Amino acid sequence: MQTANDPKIIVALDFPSQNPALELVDKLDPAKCRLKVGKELFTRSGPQLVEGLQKRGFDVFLDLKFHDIPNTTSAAVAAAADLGVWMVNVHASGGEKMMTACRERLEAFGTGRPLLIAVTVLTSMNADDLAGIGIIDSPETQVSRLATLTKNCGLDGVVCSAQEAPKLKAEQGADFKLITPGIRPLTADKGDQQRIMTPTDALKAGSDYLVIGRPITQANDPLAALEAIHSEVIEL
Ligand SMILES: O=c1ccn([C@@H]2O[C@H](COP(=O)(O)O)[C@@H](O)[C@H]2O)c(=O)[nH]1
Repeated sequence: MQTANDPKIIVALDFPSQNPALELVDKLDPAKCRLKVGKELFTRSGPQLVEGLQKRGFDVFLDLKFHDIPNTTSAAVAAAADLGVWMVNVHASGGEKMMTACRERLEAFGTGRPLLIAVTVLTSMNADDLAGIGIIDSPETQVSRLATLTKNCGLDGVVCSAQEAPKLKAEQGADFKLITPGIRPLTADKGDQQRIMTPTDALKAGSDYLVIGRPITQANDPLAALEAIHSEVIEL
């Protein structure tokens, strides 16, 4: 399922409908980036759009962050596997039984199965936000705890911020994949993201894949914004 050259940039297609999404996608090169379809676009345009992106040669990360009981969530990741996506995710806070059920369900798909990863602590959250939901640990500690649980359940990696990447690589090993949103080139708006890092620093910190949305999709020239990031990180 991985393309040979393993592009590190995943463009988050956070568009309200498929037309503006495809307008951008049709200018992109699958050798330089992968694509992420999230809740808004999938709710509007669904599996057909995902199939259309894959027909254009792109690997698709289906970012629906499933969080439900084991039976429901494992059926949902199997549906994602049927769709042929490259990567799918669940929330690690769904717990051990839920993540294990998802991993076991995907085993039936053999080597062609999607990568299964788990969201730790959303990159929009800081320590105060965690305190607001009753977690008194720092984001870094909570991310480490959920990453250990995720690895013990046999998943392929986690969504975290690049700020936690050095600690997670040391704790979980090089093969455990770190997918990092909250990527912001120096001149980009932070928006609602709290735990951010530049593309270059994120890769140096140990991120395996950079999820980048608004710094590309909301740029005056999205293609130029992507090219600038791509040429920055291709050197590493
Ligand atoms: O912790 C998380 C998990 C997922 N995301 C998603 O990544 C992109 C980031 O978009 P930007 O516009 O670059 O902020 C977006 O689709 C989120 O749903 C995340 O940001 N943090």
